[in-house]
Amino acid sequence: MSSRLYFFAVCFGCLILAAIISFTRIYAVICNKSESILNYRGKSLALKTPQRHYSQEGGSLHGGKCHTISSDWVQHLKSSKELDSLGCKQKLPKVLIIGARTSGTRTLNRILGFHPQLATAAYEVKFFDKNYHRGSEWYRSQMPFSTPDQITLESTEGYMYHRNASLRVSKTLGDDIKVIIMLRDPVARSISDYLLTRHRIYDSKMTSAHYKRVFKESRSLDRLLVSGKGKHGRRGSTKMSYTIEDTFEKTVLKNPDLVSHKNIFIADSLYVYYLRSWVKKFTPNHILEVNAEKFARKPGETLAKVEEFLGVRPFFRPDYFKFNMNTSTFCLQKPQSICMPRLPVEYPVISEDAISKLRGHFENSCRYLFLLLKHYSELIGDIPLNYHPIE
Ligand SMILES: Nc1ncnc2c1ncn2[C@@H]1O[C@H](COP(=O)(O)OS(=O)(=O)O)[C@@H](OP(=O)(O)O)[C@H]1O
Repeated sequence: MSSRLYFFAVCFGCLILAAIISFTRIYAVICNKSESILNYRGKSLALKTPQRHYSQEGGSLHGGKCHTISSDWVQHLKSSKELDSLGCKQKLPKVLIIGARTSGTRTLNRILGFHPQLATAAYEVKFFDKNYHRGSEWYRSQMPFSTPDQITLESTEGYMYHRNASLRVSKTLGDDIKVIIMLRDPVARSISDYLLTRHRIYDSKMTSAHYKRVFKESRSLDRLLVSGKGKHGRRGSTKMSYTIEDTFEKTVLKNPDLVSHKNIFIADSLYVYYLRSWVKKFTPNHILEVNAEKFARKPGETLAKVEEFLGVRPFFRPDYFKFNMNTSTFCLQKPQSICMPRLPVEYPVISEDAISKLRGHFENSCRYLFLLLKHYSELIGDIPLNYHPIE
């Protein structure tokens, strides 16, 4: 009798144990804790590192975005019935990407458009530099439709350079706005900007003179710029040089020893002059500076940093990005396989001599930039001679 009782007691104990184990497993699956259980059992070190709990693919909290994105990056708005049921509306942005030019702002903006909690404008609206006179209702009408839980983001690389943009942003959007600045090695940026502009001149159907005029007009808005006498922040654009020669060296070096500091490709890399007004206007926790080279090499890490800054759930896992040998860039694999098109620009070899002259030219502005942004250390002293971010 007592052995029977003992047998039942053991069976009962086993049943309770099995129930506890399966409950824990179900809990683990539902709450995404399976990693922690494995770590606990194996006493893995991984338990000590913070876990990123990624949000579900696609859709917002309320289940869906207001548009879909096709492989050519075009946003297709859903039917008005769907828009109504999702509560889609056009809202003013709460996040701006303001520059710098040719630093990957277009790519970052488009990738962020896949985050379930973000809605990004499909093109540069240029409101705070070019279209301010049109008013904030016009600006709102240019914004993407978004669900109530989504944050709207707009990206225009010219904002950073405009002398009144920071003031206009705080007036229109309030001081709670979050600002993302992408900064690239200034020499690399100047070269890239020159090559893209030259390519567009050769590629466009416009005559060279016509294109140069369009190019000049697009850059010579009321910008902060460096004057010839070394006093910074003077108003106007008459002193800028928009010369584009057939080589980069001829364009930016007045003679073999002198950098043409008023040349637009050089001036647009003097970040510190333009960022002063932004740093004065917005507190550090409202400004995120993104290292463009790091973004090009490890987009997953940059996206994690941006998600944290914006306070949205982690979505872009490192394996969402895959290096593409044809474009020499990272393309998105998930939630959609899509790649940023690159202009077929050939990268000529730039003489080491010209590069080291430019490094010398940018050294001071990098140092001041460091003081301004405190932790912007990557560009100082150890800029690789190789200007291309991918190579
Ligand atoms: N993933 C990915 N896909 C495509 N391009 C990438 C990517 N990551 C970074 N980059 C770099 O972005 C540089 C162009 O920057 P922007 O898009 O801001 O400039 S622009 O709109 O073309 O003027 C462009 O600079 P260049 O390499 O000089 O052409 C790219 O290197």
